[in-house]
Amino acid sequence: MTATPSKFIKSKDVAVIGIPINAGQPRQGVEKGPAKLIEFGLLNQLEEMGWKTHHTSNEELVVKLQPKHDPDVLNLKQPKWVSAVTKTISEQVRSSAIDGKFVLTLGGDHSLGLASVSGVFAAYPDACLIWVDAHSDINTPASSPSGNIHGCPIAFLTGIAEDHPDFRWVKPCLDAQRLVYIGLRDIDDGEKKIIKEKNIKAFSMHHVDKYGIGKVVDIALDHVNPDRNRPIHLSFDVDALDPSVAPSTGTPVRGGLTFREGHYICEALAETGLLVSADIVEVNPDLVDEMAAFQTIQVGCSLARCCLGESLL
Ligand SMILES: NC(=[NH2+])NCCC[C@H](N)C(=O)O
Ligand SMILES: [Mn+2]
Ligand SMILES: [Mn+2]
Repeated sequence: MTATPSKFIKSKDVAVIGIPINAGQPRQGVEKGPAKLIEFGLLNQLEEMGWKTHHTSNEELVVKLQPKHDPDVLNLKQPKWVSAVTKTISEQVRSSAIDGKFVLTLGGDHSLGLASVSGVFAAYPDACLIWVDAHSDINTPASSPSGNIHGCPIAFLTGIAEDHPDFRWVKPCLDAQRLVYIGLRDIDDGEKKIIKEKNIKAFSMHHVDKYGIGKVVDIALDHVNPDRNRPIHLSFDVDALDPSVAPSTGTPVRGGLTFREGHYICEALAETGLLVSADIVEVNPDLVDEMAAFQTIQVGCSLARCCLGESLL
């Protein structure tokens, strides 16, 4: 039996919250990610590690919350649907976290970071955020070249985004100095400007090559969590991994993290005893082919297990 990954988590109870949303980006299929991870056996795997699982699929909820009419507002696509889903589920995340459960959210596109991060920070205001991704997802409504909200959650969570009528519920809960990126390699010009201006700590793949993943995680933690006393939320976009490792994802970018580098991040964060929650997002089982989908789902499950303490001695 493995240890609990966090001194903030009293018992080995994990809330597994599916967020089957695709409205933050244009490709169908990503809404099937959570169900596929569960179908593959994720809950049983966690139970075998000694965790009591509390699963919410949210499948009916997400469908029910789709508005009849959802036109672009200030450049953003499907803002009402994304807003309604993330606002509602943010409350589920908050109450599970306050309950002392580890919160594992499964995606779904990365707009769901609005739900997970705002929910976790409502429960743990002094938390920090480790965002593992090929992308920085910090576009504002004005800077976004695509209008896809999965490229924007960090801008809302840090309060950098321009006022947007559908996202006024998102409190600027995240201090830019409590955020660190790992795995970046495809950043829009507007995002680069924001990252520079706000002095946000970012480790691109260049830094992973230069220092090695062990050192990168150490320096990242020294920055956001110098005294190793803050709760940690990990948001893991599977496109941070190389497409040869996680091919079934909507915005793959060459030159990503290896299988071990990705798992090392999860293991090292679990090892701190400070990890309270994690997202595994952007698993799209409809992309490429069946083998690719199987491989990506398998990786998603093993990343989740590592967050919950698998491979800690
Ligand atoms: N979560 C993701 N995969 N995000 C990709 C974002 C791509 C691009 N930067 C955009 O804003 O449209
Ligand atoms: Mn992302
Ligand atoms: Mn990404």
